[in-house]
Amino acid sequence: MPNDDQESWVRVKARLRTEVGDDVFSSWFGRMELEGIDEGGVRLSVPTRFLKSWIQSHYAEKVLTCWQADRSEVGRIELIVRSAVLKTTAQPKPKVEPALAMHGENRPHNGNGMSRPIPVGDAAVHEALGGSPLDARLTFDSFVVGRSNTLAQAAAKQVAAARRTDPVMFNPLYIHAGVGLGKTHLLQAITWAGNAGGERKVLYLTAEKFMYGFVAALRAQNAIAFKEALRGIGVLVIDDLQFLQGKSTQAEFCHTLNALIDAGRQVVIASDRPPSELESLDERVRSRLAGGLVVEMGGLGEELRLEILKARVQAARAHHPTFDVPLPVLGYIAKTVTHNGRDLEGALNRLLAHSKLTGQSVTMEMAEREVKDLIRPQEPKRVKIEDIQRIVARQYNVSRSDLLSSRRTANVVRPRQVAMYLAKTLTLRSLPEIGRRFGGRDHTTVLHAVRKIEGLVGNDVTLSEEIEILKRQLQE
Ligand SMILES: Nc1ncnc2c1ncn2[C@@H]1O[C@H](COP(=O)(O)OP(=O)(O)OP(=O)(O)O)[C@@H](O)[C@H]1O
Repeated sequence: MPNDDQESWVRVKARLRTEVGDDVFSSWFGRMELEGIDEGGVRLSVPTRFLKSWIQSHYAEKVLTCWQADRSEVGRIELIVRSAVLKTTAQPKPKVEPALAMHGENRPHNGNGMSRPIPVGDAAVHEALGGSPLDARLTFDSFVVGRSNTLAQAAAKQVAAARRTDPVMFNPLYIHAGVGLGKTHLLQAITWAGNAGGERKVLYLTAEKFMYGFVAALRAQNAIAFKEALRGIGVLVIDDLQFLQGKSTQAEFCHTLNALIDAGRQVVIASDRPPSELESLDERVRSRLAGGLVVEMGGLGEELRLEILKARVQAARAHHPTFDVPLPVLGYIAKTVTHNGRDLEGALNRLLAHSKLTGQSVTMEMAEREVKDLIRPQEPKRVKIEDIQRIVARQYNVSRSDLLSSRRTANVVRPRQVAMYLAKTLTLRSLPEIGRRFGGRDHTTVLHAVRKIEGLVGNDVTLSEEIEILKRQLQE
């Protein structure tokens, strides 16, 4: 894709973020990608149908005007759902299905992963409880374990293997990680394995499906049946919790969570952030979520990326026996395509497509050409408010609880203001959220602190150096 287009996209996203605010932006537009621009039309993609219809009905005009502000010739926006399987940009979609299937066995896509029908009559409720579609490739067998995900995988396996009579060891199991680092893979693996065991009904729902299901059930005036049926399941697996929106849905989620946990049923949740950072959720829900086992999966290191690539080539050969990727090429991809598992998959899909379409063997030269645009600069590290508090406290020799306390002595006030300032400048958190995370302070207090430090750094060399050092520590 031309650089100009990418640059426009960066500006359009920034404009959208300013217009709708950080929270709305990250909920609805965070996973939107530019697919291409031609003849006055812009093609954008999102990962799910739900996102597509939500954006179309709520933000179509806004997206268009943001584009037009950057490029007046843009006359229309086309929004598509991108395929999770074959995500090649600017490539004709080759007929090489199934792309990179990871298993020789050809398990069908099962719409709900459950063997028995749900005993609820209403179609909306039934659909709501039908679970989100499962990808037959996302199993424990195909999940490669490395340093960053050992604990999450072990916990997931334990949950999947537990029998109905076993005591629930950690509830909920809450897995968080950045985009494309294997959360969905692990959650679907639990669902496949748990349902194969047959003892407990495992229901996998995206948060979007939960919202959609609940709203649909409400419309069908069958919310009670929905709740009852949902509470009747053994393991509830909810993916992408950060997308849970709306007060009534959250209240329902909270009830469901409490009901399931209190009844000794297992709940498994994945999100792109820890419970404490799910700002739109009620404090009680967040603490309930944090009360189980919270596991973070880190980035995929180079070694793990190489192992994933090897496993995928191996799996692809079940369907495409002549497909081979020399080890140095795999090493090159593992080294350069660092972003996430989805990009690794994309890289191999391109090589597969290319070699199938042209009949050529995969070479380093082909790989360099095909994966060029997947080599992205490393994203800056995501800074957490807890880390800011910890590092500032250490720097100024006070305790973290001092920073959160109501003490107003000078040795605590300045570090607290610095920490709030850093929270505002290094994270996307809103002023009220920062206030809440600093001992329940009002957003005007945070604003005052931010302005105070902003005013001082221009004149106070020592303070500005201290802040630079803190920033470096937090971002390295
Ligand atoms: N440890 C792993 N072993 C094998 N494949 C992996 C692993 N981690 C990630 N992947 C692959 O990377 C791709 C992206 O993973 P997945 O969809 O699970 O990410 P995610 O964390 O749910 O992302 P998102 O935040 O966008 O929902 C998938 O194809 C998945 O199979």
